[in-house]
Amino acid sequence: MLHDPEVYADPMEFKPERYNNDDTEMQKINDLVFGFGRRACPGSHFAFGTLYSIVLTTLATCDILPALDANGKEIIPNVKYSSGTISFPDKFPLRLRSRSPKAEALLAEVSTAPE
Ligand code: HEM
Repeated sequence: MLHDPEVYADPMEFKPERYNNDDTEMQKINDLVFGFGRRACPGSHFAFGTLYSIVLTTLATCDILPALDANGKEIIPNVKYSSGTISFPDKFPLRLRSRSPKAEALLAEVSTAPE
């Protein structure tokens, strides 16, 4: 349904700005992607909250950079998407670099299991 241009404009384009100022686009995602009616996904709030935390933690603490080849040159990925019920980008290499010593300490803290 999210690939139907009548429901969702330019469905195959990566356009994060579509959510900038328009709550209706976000509402559409919530209404469609988790199903609706009696069988709607009961895990939607858990899934949404978890993804939100993961994405925000990553963006707040890390720079996401292209991987380097053997000569130290950046490998710019040629992004391709799989087709099917769930579509996602093909695997590509990347580098995550913490933004500061403080961010690095924070990441070490959250990635260490409590004793
Ligand atoms: C991004 C993550 C998720 C997506 C996109 C998603 C999407 C969906 C969709 C489309 C359905 C079918 C709704 C329908 O039949 O109309 C569904 C059902 C269901 N989901 Fe999820 N889901 C996600 C995560 C989760 C999580 C984390 C849980 C549990 C913790 C969960 C538990 C369920 C259950 C139990 C059903 C069956 C509901 C029923 O048939 O009564 N889902 N989900």
